[in-house]
Amino acid sequence: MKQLFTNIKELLQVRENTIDKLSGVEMKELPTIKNAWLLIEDDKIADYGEMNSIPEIKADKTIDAEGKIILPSWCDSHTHIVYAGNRELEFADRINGLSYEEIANRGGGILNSAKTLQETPEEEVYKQSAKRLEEVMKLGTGAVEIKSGYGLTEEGELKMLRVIKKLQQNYEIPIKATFLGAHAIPKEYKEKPDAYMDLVIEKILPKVAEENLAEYIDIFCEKGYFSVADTHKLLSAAKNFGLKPKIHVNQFNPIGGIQAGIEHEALSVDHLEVMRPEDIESLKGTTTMPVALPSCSLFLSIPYTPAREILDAGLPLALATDFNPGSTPSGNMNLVVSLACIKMKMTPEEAINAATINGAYALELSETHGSITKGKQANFILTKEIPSYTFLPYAFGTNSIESVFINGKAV
Ligand SMILES: N=CN[C@@H](CCC(=O)O)C(=O)O
Ligand SMILES: [Zn+2]
Repeated sequence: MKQLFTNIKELLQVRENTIDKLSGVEMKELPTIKNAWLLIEDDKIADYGEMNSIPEIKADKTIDAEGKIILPSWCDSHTHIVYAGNRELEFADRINGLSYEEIANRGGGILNSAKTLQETPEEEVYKQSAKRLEEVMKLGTGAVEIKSGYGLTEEGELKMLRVIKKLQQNYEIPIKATFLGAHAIPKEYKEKPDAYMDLVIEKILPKVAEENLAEYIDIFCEKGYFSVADTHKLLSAAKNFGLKPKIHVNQFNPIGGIQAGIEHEALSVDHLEVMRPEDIESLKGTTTMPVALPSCSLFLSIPYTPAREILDAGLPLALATDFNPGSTPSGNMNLVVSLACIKMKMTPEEAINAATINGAYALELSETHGSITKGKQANFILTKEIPSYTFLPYAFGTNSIESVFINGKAV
């Protein structure tokens, strides 16, 4: 099946060859073709070019995209989409003055979601999670990572990972699974946190690997959660099972999680709201992608990742949602791109690069996603009629998307 899009006002992120990631000043450039055509053959990008030199093409379907923009779909490399219930009551508590930390100390937060998850049947968790996945696909997300981390028992963690597996089987969007058993210390282990680490490392991790339920390992390396020593121990153990690190670091306190991640060749280090000069320095010359989650900063009223310092140091940066019930009940990558521009002072070009090519890197999908390149999967966004691509982040909160295609099919 051949689908031809004609008269495209501007085709964004056009790359002749696959590139794995963009860093520093490279992110300022967003290659585009104005007044373009795009040919999709089955599930792949077949060809593209300028309208004034369009060859004769026999397509099964021709779509006139006059006034509209086409860009690769968003690559959201950090989410917790699989969960049960919600935490609206804590939202009200926070409005009334309690901090995220105070809520967690009262047994709320991650432990609250873990209790709900444990009590909810797998089918129901699947149903609620599938609904969220469909919602983010309609918002332009064309590749996504999903973490466990609300199980916090062997049964609960495996339940979450099986739900992710079922989503992988039932949806065409690529989904990468991450094991986040070390997300919070369960109440019963409060006085003996090492015993919980032992459970995660010795019992749950081998099962996860044996059933092939995750590709990545994650840990919340943070004061009151898991230490740098825990991080080293877990990442070393996970390496033996072939799980690569993508870890939560520097959200509230810079305790050395970035350096631990780098030592274990982490694919990404995520959050980075609080960065010391040595944290930026240690990322230089590594293959680790820094990932910012600005909608989490918005929701929790915490600092935004210092994108300018990161980019001005010549480093790459990816953007993701962090969609979860506690710190970011939103999976809207369009809002993330807007916030990156408005609050983190990224240019629209930098933000679009961070949410497409660099997001694909943080998902290990650079070969197949993240740009308009011949042979890549036909995952892209067709906008409504808009004046320019800058309008996307500028008109924050506006839905500028007309349709989203995954593997060449409208979702
Ligand atoms: N910070 C750790 N984990 C999540 C929040 C989890 C929750 O509050 O439920 C995050 O990335 O923000
Ligand atoms: Zn997270």
